[in-house]
Amino acid sequence: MLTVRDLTCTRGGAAVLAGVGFTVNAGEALVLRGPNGIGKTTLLRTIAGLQPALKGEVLAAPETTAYASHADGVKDALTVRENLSFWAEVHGSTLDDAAFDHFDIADLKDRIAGTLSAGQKRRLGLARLAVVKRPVLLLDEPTVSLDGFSVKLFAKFLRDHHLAKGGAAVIATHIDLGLDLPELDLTPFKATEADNDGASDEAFL
Ligand SMILES: Nc1ncnc2c1ncn2[C@@H]1O[C@H](COP(=O)(O)OP(=O)(O)OP(=O)(O)O)[C@@H](O)[C@H]1O
Repeated sequence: MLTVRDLTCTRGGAAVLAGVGFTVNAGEALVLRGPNGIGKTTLLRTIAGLQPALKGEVLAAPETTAYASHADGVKDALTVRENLSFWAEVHGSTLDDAAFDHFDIADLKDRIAGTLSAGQKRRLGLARLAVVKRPVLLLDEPTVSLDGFSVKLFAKFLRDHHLAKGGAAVIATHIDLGLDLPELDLTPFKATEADNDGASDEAFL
């Protein structure tokens, strides 16, 4: 579903990671590991097509990926329901009750999102994944602000409602999701000066 080949990605005009390659098939998820600053966010953004790669290629069918950053992307002035309706409309999808149930936000449907706690907001942000229904999820620290119960909700959604239905995922996370997923340590792919050949300034700061 997603193949990354010999990818060099840049941040602030300098190569950060070089030679990254992996394949994720239907029903599989890969966890990206590595210390702060190694380039997990940069890699996910590059795979998502939000910034160009310096070298290498990303192979995925058009319109199959959904990228979720560690920011929630929640519109504070809208209710919880309106937030998810908005995303459903943008992606030409439908909003069904399951999206609320997966992340235990059914009781919060009519709350103004700006009044939610950090963890509730995070769950609303994650519920977008159930709404956009893209087969390949690219998730950057999806469990930030979540308590243990909510981490389990997310893990259950991922395993039972995404991977089990033939979806795939690449996840940057520092925590154990309890799903026994394969991991890719990015440390050996740290770029050197030599990988900067052809790098230039770009807009992502
Ligand atoms: N505007 C910038 N100019 C130059 N370097 C930058 C800029 N923004 C980020 N970087 C550097 O790019 C590298 C990769 O950052 P990135 O956010 O991708 O790492 P990460 O692995 O996701 O980190 P974390 O685990 O802390 O979230 C870091 O060393 C960071 O300091």
